[in-house]
Amino acid sequence: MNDSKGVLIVDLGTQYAQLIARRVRESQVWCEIAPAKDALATARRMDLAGVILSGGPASVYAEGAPEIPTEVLELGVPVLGICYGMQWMTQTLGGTVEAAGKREFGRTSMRVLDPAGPFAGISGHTVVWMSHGDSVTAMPPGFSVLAESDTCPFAAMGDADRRFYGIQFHPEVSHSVRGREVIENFLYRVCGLEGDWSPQNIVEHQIEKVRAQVGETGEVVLGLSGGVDSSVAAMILHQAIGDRLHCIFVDNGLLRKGESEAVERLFGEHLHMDLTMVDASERFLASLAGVTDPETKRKLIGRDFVEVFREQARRFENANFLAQGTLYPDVIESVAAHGGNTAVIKSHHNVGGLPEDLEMDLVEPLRELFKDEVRAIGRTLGMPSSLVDRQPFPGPGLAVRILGEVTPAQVALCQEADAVVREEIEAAGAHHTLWQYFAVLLPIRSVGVMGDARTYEQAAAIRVVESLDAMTADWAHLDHELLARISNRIINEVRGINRVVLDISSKPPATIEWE
Ligand SMILES: Nc1ncnc2c1ncn2[C@@H]1O[C@H](COP(=O)(O)OP(=O)(O)OP(=O)(O)O)[C@@H](O)[C@H]1O
Ligand SMILES: O=c1[nH]c(=O)c2[nH+]cn([C@@H]3O[C@H](COP(=O)(O)O)[C@@H](O)[C@H]3O)c2[nH]1
Ligand SMILES: NC(=O)CC[C@H](N)C(=O)O
Ligand SMILES: [Mg+2]
Repeated sequence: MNDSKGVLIVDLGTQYAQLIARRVRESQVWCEIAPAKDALATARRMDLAGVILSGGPASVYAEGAPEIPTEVLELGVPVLGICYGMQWMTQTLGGTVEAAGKREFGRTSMRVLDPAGPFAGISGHTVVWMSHGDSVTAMPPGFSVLAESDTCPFAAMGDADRRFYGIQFHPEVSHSVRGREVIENFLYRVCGLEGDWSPQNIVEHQIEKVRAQVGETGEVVLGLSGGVDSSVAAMILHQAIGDRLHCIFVDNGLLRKGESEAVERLFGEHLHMDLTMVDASERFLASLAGVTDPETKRKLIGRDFVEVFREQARRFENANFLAQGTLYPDVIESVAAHGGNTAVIKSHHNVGGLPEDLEMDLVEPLRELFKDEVRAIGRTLGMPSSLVDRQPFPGPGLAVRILGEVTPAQVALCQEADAVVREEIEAAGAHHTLWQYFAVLLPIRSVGVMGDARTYEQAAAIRVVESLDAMTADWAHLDHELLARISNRIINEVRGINRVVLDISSKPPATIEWE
């Protein structure tokens, strides 16, 4: 088990549990997340230095509101309650919580009255982000007020003796200007943590977890795409179980131009482990014949991937495990497909697209992490920039960038247009600040004139975005000369496309991929 001191985050149904965890990790402190029912067991297993109670959609006084075992207040460690967490502490310790006359959502100016505990070094007015309809109307005995806002007399409160703190705002969102300091103060000053947790620790912790899950003799089949996530996952697994790891690269016929060769080369140079290249392009393209609905495409691709992995697993005696480079954002967007409460945006092939009867246990060492954290781990493991800084490429590949039916001819068109986008952007050195840059093939045709002859061909869209973690994204304002070169080259070189358009939509409300 992990022997680092850390904090427990109790998830009370918030959208932000992972964001809180991420802020804690950014402060170089180890943490685990548990739902209320598992909070005590997790706390007792950890070398616990503090507890953070998250926000949540329920009202503490309503029937069926999440109940936290009151023992978490008797563990002898500091407790920070955020929003619902604060309200629960208030009610449990003898204060009162009521539906407020005025609800508060979004930016709020808060006044720090007492720069104690989590507010050390913060005074006067500061902008915080609020999202609540209930408020504390009387603090429990022993607490004093630390901050107030116009509509919220107890925006923050604390009991320094017991080291209990409650805050009504959300320090984890970036709109809370000094939120990071509030979290760091809690971790460093109140809990007395050092901030010595690092990507190297994450690797060590995951290696132990993999060993515990897979056992002494289990073998693992890992889907390796050549992307950052699966490559980092492969390195962690290889360190954990050595040659009981079998990497499988699937050519699903939906890859970018030259991708198979590039992956084989990269792999040979940098990752020295067992790799099998499987050409399954006919199977995937046959499944997709006649299919135009985006979610159906994704589900078929998820199923075909798993069939290939299962077939490959049969080559080994003990391969009951399937490893993938799944990240936290993949999970959030597909989660309702797995019974969560949030909406399904799209079924990522590796999460929502998995068949129900998987017949293998999943090994996903990066499932709680965001991309930039995975990149940091990759660097720590000595991966070259050519691998770590690659733009993400989705497993369903060009199938979600070819609107309408996916045929070999459409794949070829999309590949050619995409290759031009990549070449020109990389030649201009513009890719360093971009999250993704690619071409989308549209199913519409329009009229053009080429060499005095009429053309009636398809259109391609250029999609170029900036993002930190793919949860939100802005379209990139590329240099017009660069755009002109891309457009000219696609129209001149790719026969079948006579028009190029630029996608100027942000996420939300659009998504990065078109399907
Ligand atoms: N062509 C493929 N062959 C085998 N496994 C794949 C393939 N494409 C995707 N996968 C599996 O699906 C997972 C999710 O794909 P995803 O594209 O999110 O990650 P990645 O390819 O590893 O990294 P990146 O985001 O940089 O592209 C991968 O980590 C990998 O396990
Ligand atoms: O491995 C993956 N399997 C998928 O099914 C999938 N769908 C989208 N993506 C990638 O996820 C990020 C967010 O994409 P969207 O804004 O289109 O939802 C972007 O980086 C997308 O490229 C996927 N990756
Ligand atoms: N974001 C929250 O934790 C909200 C808590 C509670 N439901 C309220 O509206 O006050
Ligand atoms: Mg990928």
